[in-house]
Amino acid sequence: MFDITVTTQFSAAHQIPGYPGACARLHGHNWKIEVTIRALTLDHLGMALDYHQAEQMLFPIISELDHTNLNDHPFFSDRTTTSENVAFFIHSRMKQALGNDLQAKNRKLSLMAVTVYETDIYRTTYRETDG
Ligand SMILES: Nc1nc2c(c(=O)[nH]1)N=C([C@H](O)[C@H](O)COP(=O)(O)OP(=O)(O)OP(=O)(O)O)CN2
Ligand SMILES: [Zn+2]
Repeated sequence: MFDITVTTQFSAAHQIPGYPGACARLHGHNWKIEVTIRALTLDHLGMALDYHQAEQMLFPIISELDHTNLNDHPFFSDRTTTSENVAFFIHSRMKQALGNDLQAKNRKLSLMAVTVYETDIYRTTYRETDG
């Protein structure tokens, strides 16, 4: 099997109400995102999935968050904007995007993991399987 990973980033503000420290106040990050997709076979070009196709699926999801205050996004109306919940959001949307893509469906591509770097040294990975 083959795992491909695309990396992107967005800039956004957030705050974590109730956090016992500075993160409770509005502040911003350049959030770095890694999305890993697994293919069991290669296509006729020898690709698990064209990186560009993966980027195209990811682009609208990231655009929705870029240059916003994450706390204003409806997904986070009942969740905090931690790296964990941001990873969960991107995973949910990316899973939907793969599910709606005929080629991805036919080729049984699966979303393995979404990693969110809140800073260079802090990151969270969300995955549905323990593989
Ligand atoms: N498990 C988690 N822990 C923390 C999260 C999180 O999402 N998941 N988030 C925060 C804060 O949002 C915070 O922004 C994290 O970064 P920060 O402490 O600001 O990092 P810095 O390196 O910039 O810290 P400085 O000491 O201010 O330089 C906290 N924990
Ligand atoms: Zn933060």
